[in-house]
Amino acid sequence: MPSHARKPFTEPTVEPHVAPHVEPLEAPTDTSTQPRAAAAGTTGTSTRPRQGTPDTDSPARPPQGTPAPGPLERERAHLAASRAALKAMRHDVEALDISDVTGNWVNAKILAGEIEARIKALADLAGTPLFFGRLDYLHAPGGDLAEGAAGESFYIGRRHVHDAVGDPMVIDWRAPVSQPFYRASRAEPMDVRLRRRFGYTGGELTAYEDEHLSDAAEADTSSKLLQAEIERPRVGPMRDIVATIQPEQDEIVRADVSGSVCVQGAPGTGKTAVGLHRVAYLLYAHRERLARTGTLVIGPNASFLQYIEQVLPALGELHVKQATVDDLVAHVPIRGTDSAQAARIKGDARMAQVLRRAVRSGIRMPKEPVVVVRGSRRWRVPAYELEEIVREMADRDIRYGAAREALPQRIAHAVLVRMEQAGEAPDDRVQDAVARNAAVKAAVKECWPPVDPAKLVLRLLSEPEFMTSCAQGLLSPEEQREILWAKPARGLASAKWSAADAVLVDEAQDLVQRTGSLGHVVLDEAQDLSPMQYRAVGRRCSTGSATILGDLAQGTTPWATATWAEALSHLGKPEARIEELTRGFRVPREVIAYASRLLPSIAPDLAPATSVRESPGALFVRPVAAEELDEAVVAACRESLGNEGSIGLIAADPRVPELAAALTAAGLAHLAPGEETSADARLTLVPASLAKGLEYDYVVLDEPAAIVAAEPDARTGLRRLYVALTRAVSGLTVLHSAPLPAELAG
Ligand SMILES: Nc1ncnc2c1ncn2[C@@H]1O[C@H](COP(=O)(O)OP(=O)(O)OP(=O)(O)O)[C@@H](O)[C@H]1O
Repeated sequence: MPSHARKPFTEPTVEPHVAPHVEPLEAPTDTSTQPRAAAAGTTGTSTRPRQGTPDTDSPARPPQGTPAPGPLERERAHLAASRAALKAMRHDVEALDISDVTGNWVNAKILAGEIEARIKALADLAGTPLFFGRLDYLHAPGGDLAEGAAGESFYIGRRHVHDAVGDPMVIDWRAPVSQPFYRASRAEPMDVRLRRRFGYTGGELTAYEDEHLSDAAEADTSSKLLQAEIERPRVGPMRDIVATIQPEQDEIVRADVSGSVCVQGAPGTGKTAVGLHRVAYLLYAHRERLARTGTLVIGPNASFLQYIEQVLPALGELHVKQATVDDLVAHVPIRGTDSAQAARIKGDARMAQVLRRAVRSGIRMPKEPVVVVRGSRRWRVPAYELEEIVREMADRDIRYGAAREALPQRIAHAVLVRMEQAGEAPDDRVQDAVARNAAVKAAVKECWPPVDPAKLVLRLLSEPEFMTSCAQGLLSPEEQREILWAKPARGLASAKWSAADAVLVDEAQDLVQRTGSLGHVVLDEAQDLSPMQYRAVGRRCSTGSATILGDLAQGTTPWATATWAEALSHLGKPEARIEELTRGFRVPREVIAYASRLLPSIAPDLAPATSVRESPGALFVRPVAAEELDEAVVAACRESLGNEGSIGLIAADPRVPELAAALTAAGLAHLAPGEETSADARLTLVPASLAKGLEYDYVVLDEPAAIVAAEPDARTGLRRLYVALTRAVSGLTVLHSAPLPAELAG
């Protein structure tokens, strides 16, 4: 997934190979049904449109002497009317007088905050068109579908806008009535007579394109507006794709909230975009429920989250939390690192069993009776009866902490039974008092001691005997040795916790006390998670649903996901539907074809991506002499800088210092990933280990063999190379002095 490597440094512009203005495919003679708010009183019958003068940057003008405005003029009028309606909606909210309805200061504050948020949500953002499409239905949706029922038209945009009497001017893209905008086809027109797409230039409505879906005689044409939008350079932070969501993407975006969906998708197929739009859709469709339970987007690192953070607000959703898996499990400060082998074992699902044993290791069968003294009487519960209670608690599948809370009441109940047998009539208050009795508390502490999750994991990783007692039969002696800390920690404060240790603490925490579940979780770049990390995420959506996004071919951790079925079972969502996206939007044709040569070696079961990009992309593979490599790389960067947009120089991590020096010596300023690009600094030097998720207009790739060699094994090396090869939006230049990996030489 892209990260924020492509920060804004220039207004998004259309590259020279893309037509700067898109012409309407159809004649601007608009004989269609008029949208009711736009052209009240205008009626029209559907006829075949004539070929006409194109609407280009200069809008269609009515021929001299013709008083009626052209269709583009009418659409512009609707745009202006919608903007005015939005302004009026905002004014209405601004004019709200809350002095009468707020009884106290706190209520007034809350209400004022809500009003402020609403005013913000109703802002008319310059450069963000209020609508991007229009649907003319053959019949009124939901109404009588009999021939002759009146059709209706709807403008589709990012939010609802209504006029003074409540009639819709613009319909939210997420509303059911908008769905055919994304899904209707000539094969299945979904009662749509006309689908119109609008083109904007600098916020100005400058073009439109029509498809008469129910007209069998109309030829199929590919949408130029759609293509232009897809080809638009992806400069700056990630932007929404509401205007161009594709049918296969829409299926995932609008999938039911109750089911979980797992999306396997090649690089640039829009997994991140789909995941974010799905959150926005679910919030629209189930606003109250999800406002109560919460939604969360999980991404691989902070810079990725920064890159995507503007998409949901642009779609009107301001309250979606974003976090990395490390953020979720941040119970202890991370100060240490693990060897790959130790991290792999700590991330293995068997650790959940080890921890379960560890948490329960303190449970002891009572040896002594409990004697409760009340007034002049002593009540005695014998050890064998206490043992029965403890055993029953241990057998039940409830959290350790919940059982610990229930135990005093169970013991008190045994005391109360005796009281009743002796002719007393104790009530609930007596039971509570007995449960709080010191003798009962002492017995509970003895047989069901309190567990501090972090201290427990610390003990497990520090004490070989404790490790053995918990891991016997689960981890081999070598595996146990591998994960024990070389230097046992003396206390919580001095422990050198690693990222994998924090996940263990989270698991232990959940064994003690159930982790709260959110309504929906989107998990991006899932393929790199360990089974224990999947479990940590799964706990956070145990009663909700999840959208899992990833690409098995891009898994570069030692524990990378082998199959989605396995991952989903660790996540606790084995029933999730698995979908595959293969149409790539980022990487141009030639470049993705080149990168896909690696697929048989790194993920033989995956279908290669096909690019929907019209631009074939510029692909150069240049062999150079070893002593000239740095110089050639610098020259390729300089050459790429001749193009508009961002440049990423991706190299094996060990090559980075030398290349940094070469760039500096050549006077080429460069940034590190995560630093913001600007008009003066468009070049980023990217260590291959950090390339995942980044997106650059032009990529210069240094020495593929070195990228492969920098990884612990060939498959991980080739996967790292695959990630690096699939970051380019417009052009890729590969420079090598060593032979290319055989798989690539193809
Ligand atoms: N329907 C679409 N219309 C226009 N642009 C799209 C569409 N779908 C995806 N894109 C664009 O394609 C690029 C890649 O999308 P995204 O980052 O979501 O892909 P990804 O599958 O997550 O990629 P990777 O696996 O490489 O991280 C983005 O710039 C995104 O805006």
